[in-house]
Amino acid sequence: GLGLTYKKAENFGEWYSEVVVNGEMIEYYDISGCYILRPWSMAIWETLQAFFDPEIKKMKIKNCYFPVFVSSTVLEKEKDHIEGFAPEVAWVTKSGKSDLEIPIAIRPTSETVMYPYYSKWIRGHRDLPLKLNQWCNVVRWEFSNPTPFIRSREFLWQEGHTAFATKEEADTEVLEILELYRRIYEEYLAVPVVKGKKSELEKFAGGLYTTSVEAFIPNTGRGIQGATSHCLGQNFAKMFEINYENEKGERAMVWQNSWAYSTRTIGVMVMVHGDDKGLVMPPKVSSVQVIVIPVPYKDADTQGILDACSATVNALVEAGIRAESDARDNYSPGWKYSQWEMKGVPLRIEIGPKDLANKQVRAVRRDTGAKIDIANAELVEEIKKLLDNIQQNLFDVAKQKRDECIQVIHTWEDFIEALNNKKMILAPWCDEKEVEEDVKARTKGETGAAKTLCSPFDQPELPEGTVCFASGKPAKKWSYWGRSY
Ligand SMILES: O=C1CCCN[C@@H]1CCCn1cnc2ccccc2c1=O
Repeated sequence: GLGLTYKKAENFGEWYSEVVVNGEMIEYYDISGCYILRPWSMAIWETLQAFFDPEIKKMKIKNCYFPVFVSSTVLEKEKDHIEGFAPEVAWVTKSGKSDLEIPIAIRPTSETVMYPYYSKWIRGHRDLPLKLNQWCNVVRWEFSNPTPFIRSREFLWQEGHTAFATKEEADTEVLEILELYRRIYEEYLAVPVVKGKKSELEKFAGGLYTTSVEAFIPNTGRGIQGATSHCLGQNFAKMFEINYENEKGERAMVWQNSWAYSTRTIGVMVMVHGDDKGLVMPPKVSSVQVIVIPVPYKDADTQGILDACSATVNALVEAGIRAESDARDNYSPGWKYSQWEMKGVPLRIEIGPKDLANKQVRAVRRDTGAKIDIANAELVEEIKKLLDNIQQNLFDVAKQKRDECIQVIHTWEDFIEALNNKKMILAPWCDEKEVEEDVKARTKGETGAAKTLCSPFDQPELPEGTVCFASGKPAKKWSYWGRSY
């Protein structure tokens, strides 16, 4: 029958796998680490794309499409940084029965695919800035525990790759894109995130610096990187000889950025808002915002009830609300309530004989379970208000829960205690790489080592003389630490 067998607070991993399947977002596939995205989750991806794509177009970024295959010569060009990732690269070695002379890699990311052509296309200062993005899939043959949306061997993302004449232009764009990522999480997925800078150890090794939006999953006490926006400096320009004649006639290298968000966004939303009845969808990203269900009573005017349902759906759809009716005659209303609660539809409208007689409908909120009677005359206005209220409430509740997980500490003992209490730890740090490596080593355990999540742009006061929680050296900055995905 319906209903989840696992509880979110008791078996989070099993609960999550069950809820994405029962909510009809995911179908498991016969290749480990690969998942089928069903319409219920694909619609979310499309809604986020419908927000992000016009926004980057306003920034004069153009979409393109590069091949999924990378030649090994080009892929291995990034010697230093690729070595860390090499085990994750998937290779095509045969076509039919015959071996390929040179194996071909499937893109795990597209720097090495795109940048030889950036070198070819960028000759003079008039060719700058070059700003391209592509919506595509990437493949990373990871071995650590695969999780739908969160860690899969193939995923969908957008990857932006831009080149500028000056560092200032690059720095500015890094933060403009990061703000779009914050909006994706906070305004669409109703998930609070922290904007910050990655440490030298956690940043993209091929770049100059990495900024990110960091989310937190209270149930597991783990941070999760929501999206990244890197400034690559001139590292890739040097590697791929992306230089040009500047306005003074000198040879100059370009300054580059790269930035991405992926289908991981959907998994974070499920983890944060889902409950023991199933998915809880923020109205802005739910393909069905209101489900209208007829509640006939014996043979009391069933046709009248069905007509009222259609009229209700039509009025809402005309007002731009994504409403549908569930008039299936082979399921009881109760069964339908459970099914649509499992899919996380924000609002349910019930119409029974009493509602018909009183010219009203009964709305039920998925987030709080509250029941609200609405006169037909006020229907559209009240439903719009309810949907806005649900969107805001989901964010407020998630932010309150996340804030309760934040713990400020100053000593190693307090750090360990907070870590064991599944906290998102804010600590003064000397910002030395070896110290972060040492913290990782000292906290290694079956539930994973602690690492820096980011150093928030919004820095609390750091009084003179404050020392690093891990090394005792003078603290240089506040940083969030925790276990992470
Ligand atoms: O984040 C982004 C934003 C979008 C463009 N790429 C950058 C950096 C990707 C880092 N990365 C991540 N996994 C990899 C896996 C295999 C080979 C290379 C890589 C690799 O370079």
